[in-house]
Amino acid sequence: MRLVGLTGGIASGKSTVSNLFKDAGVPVVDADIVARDVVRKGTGGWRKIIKTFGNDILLESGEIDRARLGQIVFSDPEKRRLLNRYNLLNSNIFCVHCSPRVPQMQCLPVKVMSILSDMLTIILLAPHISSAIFWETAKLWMKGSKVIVLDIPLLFETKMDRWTHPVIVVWVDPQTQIERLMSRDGCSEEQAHNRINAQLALDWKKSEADIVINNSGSLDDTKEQFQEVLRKVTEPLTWKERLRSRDGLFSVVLCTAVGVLLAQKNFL
Ligand SMILES: CC(C)(COP(=O)(O)OP(=O)(O)OC[C@H]1O[C@@H](n2cnc3c(N)ncnc32)[C@H](O)[C@@H]1OP(=O)(O)O)[C@@H](O)C(=O)NCCC(=O)NCCS
Ligand SMILES: Nc1ncnc2c1ncn2[C@@H]1O[C@H](COP(=O)(O)OP(=O)(O)O)[C@@H](O)[C@H]1O
Repeated sequence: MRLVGLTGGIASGKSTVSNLFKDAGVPVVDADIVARDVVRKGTGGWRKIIKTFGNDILLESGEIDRARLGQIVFSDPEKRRLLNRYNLLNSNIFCVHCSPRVPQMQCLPVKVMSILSDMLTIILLAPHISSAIFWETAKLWMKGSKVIVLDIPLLFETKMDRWTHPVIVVWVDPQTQIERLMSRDGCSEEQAHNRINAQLALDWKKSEADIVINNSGSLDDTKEQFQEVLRKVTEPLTWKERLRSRDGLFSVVLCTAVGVLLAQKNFL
């Protein structure tokens, strides 16, 4: 099985590209949808958000007021850290001496804090977003999907890029990103900047990518780049990837069983 990471910045065009994958018949696990599910009324994530942000964060229906929560967490880094502790998608702890948007891991205390934070992530995130992503992926694996795209906005921030290869970054120039974000979400320029600054720098993500799609131009331009990306992503699986696929694993189990039976027969 090949797990392809698809990421980028907010409004850089991830959903646009993930729709192209879906149209091409490649299954996609969408972290935004998963993240919505894990805070539905009555879920563990919902209870934790209320515990942290209070009942004021609820709509009359009892569901989380996402717009309100978004306003709070995207304008206040401390509140965002609280949210991210609960969904634990952002296991980064930034060195106070470094710019917050530069990956830390530069000094020992920060490294130690990061490892502790990762351990916390494993404990608390398990019932929430990452486990939901895991189950969605497992369901597709059981159906026999050989290539699965994980569309995760915070792929690098959460260090989930460790599990995916190749990593595709959908990049867009800063001005176009602001304009598209404002036009899509109907937000002010300040709000748009706040949301963009809540994530690692898109240029840094681009430098870490295996494949970059430049979505600064027209949709047709992106579709043209996508054809080449699709060809790469659907190339025949390597041996390791084959072994990780459902059919590969079944073949190994079958061969082992036959081998054991034959060995027993010869021995007797
Ligand atoms: C804060 C929140 C309630 C706002 O809800 P909303 O206004 O409906 O916004 P959305 O959920 O559509 O998120 C908008 C974008 O914000 C970004 N975003 C979401 N949570 C973020 C976070 N904790 N830190 C930084 N950026 C975040 C994402 O890039 C997201 O997606 P996009 O790039 O596909 O556009 C909601 O984003 C949330 O619950 N976030 C926590 C879960 C999470 O971390 N999701 C990201 C999945 S990896
Ligand atoms: N190449 C493009 N040309 C024009 N508009 C685009 C292009 N790509 C995306 N958009 C628009 O920009 C906005 C952000 O794209 P989207 O795919 O939702 O980004 P993301 O999923 O990364 O947040 C959407 O309104 C989308 O329709």
